[in-house]
Amino acid sequence: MSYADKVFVQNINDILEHGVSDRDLDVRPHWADGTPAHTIALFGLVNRYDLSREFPIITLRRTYWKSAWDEISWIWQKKSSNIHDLSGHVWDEWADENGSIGKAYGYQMGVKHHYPEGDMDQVDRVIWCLKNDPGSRRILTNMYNHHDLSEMALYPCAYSMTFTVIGNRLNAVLNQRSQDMLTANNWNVVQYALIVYAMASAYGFEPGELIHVIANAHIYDRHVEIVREMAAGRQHEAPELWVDPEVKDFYGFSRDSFRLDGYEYEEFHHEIEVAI
Ligand SMILES: Nc1nc(=O)c2c([nH]1)NC[C@@H]1CN(c3ccc(C(=O)N[C@@H](CCC(=O)O)C(=O)O)cc3)CN21
Ligand SMILES: O=c1ccn([C@H]2C[C@H](O)[C@@H](COP(=O)(O)O)O2)c(=O)[nH]1
Repeated sequence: MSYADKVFVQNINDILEHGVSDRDLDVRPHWADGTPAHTIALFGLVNRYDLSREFPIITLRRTYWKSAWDEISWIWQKKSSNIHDLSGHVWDEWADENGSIGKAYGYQMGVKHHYPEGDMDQVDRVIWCLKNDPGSRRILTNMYNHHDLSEMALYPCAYSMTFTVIGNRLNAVLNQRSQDMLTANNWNVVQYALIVYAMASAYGFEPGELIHVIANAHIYDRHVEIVREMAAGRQHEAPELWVDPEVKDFYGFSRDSFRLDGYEYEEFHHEIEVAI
């Protein structure tokens, strides 16, 4: 059975059992009809996925991994913060009349910084280090730039990725301040796992572990019954991930550079309402 399912079920059960409701607080997020979107939240989930064993995708419902790749490609490859550069519609609610989500996500990844070796943005710097200084303990990205927060439509949630090569394994820690468990938990895990697989394949490493640290892991009130149902559902084996071995440059990966063989999942009959 898929390891990601086990982790997801354990996380959901933990939150439902030990989490705390914010019903007595004034909360920012709301539903499309204007009702406040309250949550049950738990502090400090730490999930460890060994990417050399299997691809961490859930089967309790379908994770739209190609759309998830498109979003992460928008941030890490296109370095755009305009929804006109994104094929899906998951960010439409947060964009202004020009399609911009402000100085968030992709914008931060595209800002260049000075180094002795020249000016580079955050992604280029990761690539430069993996190629030239893989033993470095300074390989990380960070989109949570306080200086620009006031100009972001939404503050970055999965905001930092630390890479570390040990032996020939490329490992990473994903730091996330806030996680909507139903909408985006596995979506985010799949995105950052694909980043590790892509970087590893392009620059000659074996995929190692992905550690996902979540400060505030929450289930929105209108999602509680849905996740309960999912957690009780049937689990399938994890599919096999294929990564195109010909791609030797991170920017050369597209959604077609990856294939999932044998992805089976439970039917899902709910419309997911996303709190705004
Ligand atoms: N409350 C909230 N939760 C989030 O997860 C979230 C935000 N807000 N705001 C910014 C982005 C937008 N995110 C989203 C929004 C919608 C889907 C979504 O509709 N997912 C569908 C499939 C979409 C597709 O096929 O492209 C799903 O079934 O998972 C996913 C991520 C993640 N982020
Ligand atoms: O990649 C993402 C982006 C967003 N989220 C969720 C986490 C929260 O439910 C909302 C953001 O609201 P805040 O009040 O700013 O925390 O979006 C996610 O899980 N993953």
